[in-house]
Amino acid sequence: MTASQIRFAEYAQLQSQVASTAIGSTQIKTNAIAARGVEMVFQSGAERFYALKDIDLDIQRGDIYLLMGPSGSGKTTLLSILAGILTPSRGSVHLLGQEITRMSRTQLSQFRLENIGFIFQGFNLFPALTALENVELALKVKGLRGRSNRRQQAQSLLEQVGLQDKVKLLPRELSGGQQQRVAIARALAGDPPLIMADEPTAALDSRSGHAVIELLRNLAKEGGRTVLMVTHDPRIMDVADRVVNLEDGMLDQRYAA
Ligand SMILES: Nc1ncnc2c1ncn2[C@@H]1O[C@H](COP(=O)(O)OP(=O)(O)OP(=O)(O)O)[C@@H](O)[C@H]1O
Repeated sequence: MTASQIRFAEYAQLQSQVASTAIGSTQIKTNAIAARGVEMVFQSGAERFYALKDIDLDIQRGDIYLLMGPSGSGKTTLLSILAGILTPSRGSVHLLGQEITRMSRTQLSQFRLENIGFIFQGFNLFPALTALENVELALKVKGLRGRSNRRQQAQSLLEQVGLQDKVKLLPRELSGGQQQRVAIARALAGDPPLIMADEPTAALDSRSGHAVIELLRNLAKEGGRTVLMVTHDPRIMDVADRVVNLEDGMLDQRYAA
């Protein structure tokens, strides 16, 4: 190779590095969720346990992503880091183009309140409050002013999840699937662009599990929201845009069928 050919090869390599860095940073800015080099180490005495190792993840806006993998593979730890509930030992997380791993606690909790709706396996509803009051309370926490305004919005959210006839019932008077719908309506309070769910169908029978999956799919597709779910439920794979598999704290990414 001549000196000028070597210089050209070096130049071409440099150009491609610059281009890939530019693509990487564009993705970080435009994606709903972007994680780079995320590592989570739990220390117990002299022992260090790597729960997550060098995780890179890009989740596009409007998509349904599933986080699957065996028990203990790190799913809840990763979801908690992506939701800003846990701080990673290393690496960065951007949500909606903003780096949450650089935010103060106060900034982070405000960001979470405005942008993320959470859905849990055990529904986490207040047992003494009706379906309507549970959703109203979430709207109050999110800062929506005016009691009648909150009532109206809660009513409309419960309509969106098909529970317009059940608004006055207490959680114990609702089926598991209906309770999970109330929890979804509550997660939608304030119209957050991101929905994060930990095993949303685990406590449900097959029929109500399916109805909840359909609802989550419609929320993502019609509402333009991004949904990230931890699940063991293979039925959800049918509606996912992408399945992300964790194995011993490492990612194996593949597209859903
Ligand atoms: N606070 C902690 N301190 C020490 N180890 C922890 C802590 N939290 C999680 N771990 C460990 O990290 C690993 C991943 O846990 P995680 O709960 O993320 O797994 P998971 O894939 O969600 O499991 P499951 O499907 O059973 O809920 C496990 O080995 C767990 O014991």
